[in-house]
Amino acid sequence: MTPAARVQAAIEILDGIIHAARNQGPPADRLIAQWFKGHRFAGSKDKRAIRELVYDTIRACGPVPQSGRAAVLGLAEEREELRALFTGEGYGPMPIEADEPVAQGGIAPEWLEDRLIASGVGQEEAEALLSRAPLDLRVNTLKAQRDALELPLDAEPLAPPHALRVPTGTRVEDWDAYASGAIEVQDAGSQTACLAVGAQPGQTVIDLCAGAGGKSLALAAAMANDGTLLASDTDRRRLSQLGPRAERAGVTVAQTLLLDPGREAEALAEWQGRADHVLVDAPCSGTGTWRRNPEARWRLTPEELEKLTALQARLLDLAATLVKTGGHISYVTCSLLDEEGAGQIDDFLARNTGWRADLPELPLGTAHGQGIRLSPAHDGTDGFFIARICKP
Ligand SMILES: C[S@@+](CC[C@H](N)C(=O)[O-])C[C@H]1O[C@@H](n2cnc3c(N)ncnc32)[C@H](O)[C@@H]1O
Repeated sequence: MTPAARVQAAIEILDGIIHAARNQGPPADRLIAQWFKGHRFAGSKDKRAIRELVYDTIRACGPVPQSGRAAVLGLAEEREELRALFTGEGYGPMPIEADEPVAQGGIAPEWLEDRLIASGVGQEEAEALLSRAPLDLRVNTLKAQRDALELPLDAEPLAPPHALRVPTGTRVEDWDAYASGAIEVQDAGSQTACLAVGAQPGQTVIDLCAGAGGKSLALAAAMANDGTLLASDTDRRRLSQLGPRAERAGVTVAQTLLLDPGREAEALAEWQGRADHVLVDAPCSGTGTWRRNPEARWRLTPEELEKLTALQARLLDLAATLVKTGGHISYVTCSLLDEEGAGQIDDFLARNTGWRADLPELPLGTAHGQGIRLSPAHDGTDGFFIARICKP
């Protein structure tokens, strides 16, 4: 494909991504893959270039752009060489007309930028949210030790004790260490959130929003497969991934429980007052993961955020019923918005007298409210809020 044809391809794909963002359609990655499937003439170099251009464009546009063409023209404001490809030749985009719409730059839609600023996220932090994510691994201590692990390349040890960083794009899934379950792909921030739980062998631990079990596997390793670990979630598809993952990782301690949204307490009735630790890795806006899903900024609405914060408060209250006296809730969101993080903990402590914040020392992060904030600029991780609170 000519460079101009690649630009036209990116424009078409972006049209689909913009439409999907407005209508809760499929994620960008899936739409890109679909386009490649329908355009077999695109070679591997074309695909790489098109994908990169699509993501660079998404990152460059703060609010949802008017169209794919407007979005690329927005990026072209900074890249003169892109503008030069709008000639209409070589299957490229038509020449630029005077007064054509050009997408606006910035970090996010204005309302969301305002919320980030109100949450103490400065310009440097906000820009880092739109950088490229690294690839982090967790050494599974049920199978290996970080110092003794042999990998096909030199991985960088990070501050969390089992974390390693490898170049983005490394095909770790092809490694023996991956097949044998000695390593898992897990952001160093997620690993730090698991450390905050402080799970020990022999304890009863509930991972209330376990998803596909990324954190459950780390908790099982911290427990040395000894004790009781319940992984629950309302999403059947995600939760069903835990079984095969646990098998590969040699995790034998985890059991799963599918919850019915709105009726979680009924399913969890027999777990009331039993847990040493409940991890609430709450559903959230994901503002801390924009490095991986930059188009998520275009999908979030104030109404959706309000629904999420109400659900987070409800899940914290549910978790409180599951914890035994002296036990802990660890509350985690991959968001830098205070209404989903520090504000939730302040509100919980205000409505539950006697509970107190009790966060262990963590290898990364800075104090924020009654918890810890991790951020791409400060910690090189996804953005997280982590708090641990103790039941009187
Ligand atoms: C941040 S994700 C969890 C990620 C997971 N812990 C991991 O480490 O991979 C939040 C999860 O909350 C789940 N969820 C949403 N509503 C829920 C509810 N009412 N009760 C329990 N889980 C819920 C979602 O299905 C989603 O899997």
